[in-house]
Amino acid sequence: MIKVHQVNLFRTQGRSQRQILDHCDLKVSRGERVAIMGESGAGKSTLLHLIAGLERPDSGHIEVNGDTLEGRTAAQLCQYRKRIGLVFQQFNLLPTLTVADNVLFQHRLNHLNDEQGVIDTIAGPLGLIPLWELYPDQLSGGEQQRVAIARALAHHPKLILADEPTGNLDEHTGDEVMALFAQLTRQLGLTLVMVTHSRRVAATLERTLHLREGRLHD
Ligand SMILES: Nc1ncnc2c1ncn2[C@@H]1O[C@H](COP(=O)(O)OP(=O)(O)OP(=O)(O)O)[C@@H](O)[C@H]1O
Repeated sequence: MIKVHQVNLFRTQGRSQRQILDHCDLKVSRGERVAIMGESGAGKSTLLHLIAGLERPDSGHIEVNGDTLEGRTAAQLCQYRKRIGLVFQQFNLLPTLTVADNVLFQHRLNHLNDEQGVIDTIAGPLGLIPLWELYPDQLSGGEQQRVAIARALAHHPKLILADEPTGNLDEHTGDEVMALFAQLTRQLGLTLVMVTHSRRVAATLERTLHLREGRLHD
């Protein structure tokens, strides 16, 4: 499902250049759920951004579902991203839309027509039905995170890339929601790459990798 091969990425910080990813390799099979752990600043979010086609590596090869990402135009990458589910550190909910409209936004953009299915298989298990007509500013951080997760799943992507929010959630709430999310991806048979700081959440997935000095280690 995912092949990252010998990927290098450098970043300019002040006057110096830092190598964030150093001949980084990753293989994830279809239906497999993988946790990525590592110290703050190790490059975990950067790796997810590369797989999502939001950034390009300096060298190396990234392939998702048989398609290579290099050489694609911005428009092609945008099309590619419509087929995956992204949960990033900022929830980016649309403040003028209800929970229902936020969750179903991607689903409608993709011209899908199974809103009841989304409610039954995604919104229900994530506990969103009582919140369905509320607006994001009426929700707690954990509730907003659950809405962001439902939105990422609602267009039925086969691959989910998730970067655990670290900022505005307390650790317990963050872990609870991510554990629920991990469980839901298993029920739906999805491929998941999740950045997490929580060993407890990571232990619920099939494999944990550690990003250290630009490479992934078991
Ligand atoms: N736009 C940028 N310009 C320059 N350096 C950046 C930029 N974005 C991130 N970095 C640097 O790249 C490195 C990797 O960042 P990244 O966000 O991928 O780390 P992370 O492992 O996800 O960290 P955290 O766990 O704190 O979210 C860090 O040293 C960071 O300072």
